[in-house]
Amino acid sequence: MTSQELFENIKRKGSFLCVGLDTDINKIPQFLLETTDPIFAFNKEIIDATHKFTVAYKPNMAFYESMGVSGWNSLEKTVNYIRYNYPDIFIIADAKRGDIGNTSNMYAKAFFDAMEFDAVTVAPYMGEDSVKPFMTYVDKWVILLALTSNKGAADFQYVSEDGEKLFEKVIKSSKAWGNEENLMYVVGATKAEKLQEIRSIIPNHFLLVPGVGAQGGSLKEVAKNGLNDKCGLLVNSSRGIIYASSEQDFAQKAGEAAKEVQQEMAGLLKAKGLL
Ligand SMILES: O=c1ccn([C@@H]2O[C@H](COP(=O)(O)O)[C@@H](O)[C@H]2O)c(=O)[nH]1
Repeated sequence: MTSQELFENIKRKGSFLCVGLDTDINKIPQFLLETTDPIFAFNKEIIDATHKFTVAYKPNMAFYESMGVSGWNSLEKTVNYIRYNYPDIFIIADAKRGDIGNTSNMYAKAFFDAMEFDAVTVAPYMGEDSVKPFMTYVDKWVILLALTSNKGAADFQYVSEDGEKLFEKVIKSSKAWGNEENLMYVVGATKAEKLQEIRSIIPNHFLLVPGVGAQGGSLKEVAKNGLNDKCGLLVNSSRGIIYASSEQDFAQKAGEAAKEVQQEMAGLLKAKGLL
């Protein structure tokens, strides 16, 4: 998917929401445990209830890998279900991969060939040759960790050398590795005050912004500091949407939670003149 196609979907749906499919067997409604594949059964209901309000889904690999082979099967079925039924939706593998070149090649194959993800999150720590293999695929995206939403982001990402913080160095160096059609960045919603500074370095790149909802980041602040003239944001919420209820009505409540976020987003897009 190109950035223009993503922007068209954002305008059509009045939404820059990414629903995080962080599906935890211990949190899904009990009655689903009687089905043959509870993780997929949950995801399918959530996807059917939220697809109108979202432009992206982001399964986090940890939740699937923790289940072993059955987790990978549920993940593959989920990705195929979205692809087949809602082909305009952008699918992100939140995997935070990156290794020496020939190993990154294999990670890229796993997410872009064996499974049909549109994007994969990658850690920048091992440098250019660990990231480049993910960029050899047409219409596929790397989403590089820049400034993460967690408290521990302060341990390294704010460390400063010659007046430049590590996350700034990561963005400034890596933007030359790709372009606005194959490279996005992760910036936590809990760090919304840094978005203006980040926009001064990368005005046009899309940003994946996790941390609203359960982590308490403000959508309004993210939009104020991060929206550009093609939106340029995918704001993720996982627990705040998929666990809106643990009862029979879980999918309906997830749909309502997604709709509430979408309506706020539509207002923010309108205020920016994008709708
Ligand atoms: O900086 C980061 C990078 C990734 N994440 C991931 O996003 C979701 C957030 O889930 P919520 O339930 O909405 O808090 C989750 O998969 C994280 O691993 C992040 O939070 N921060």
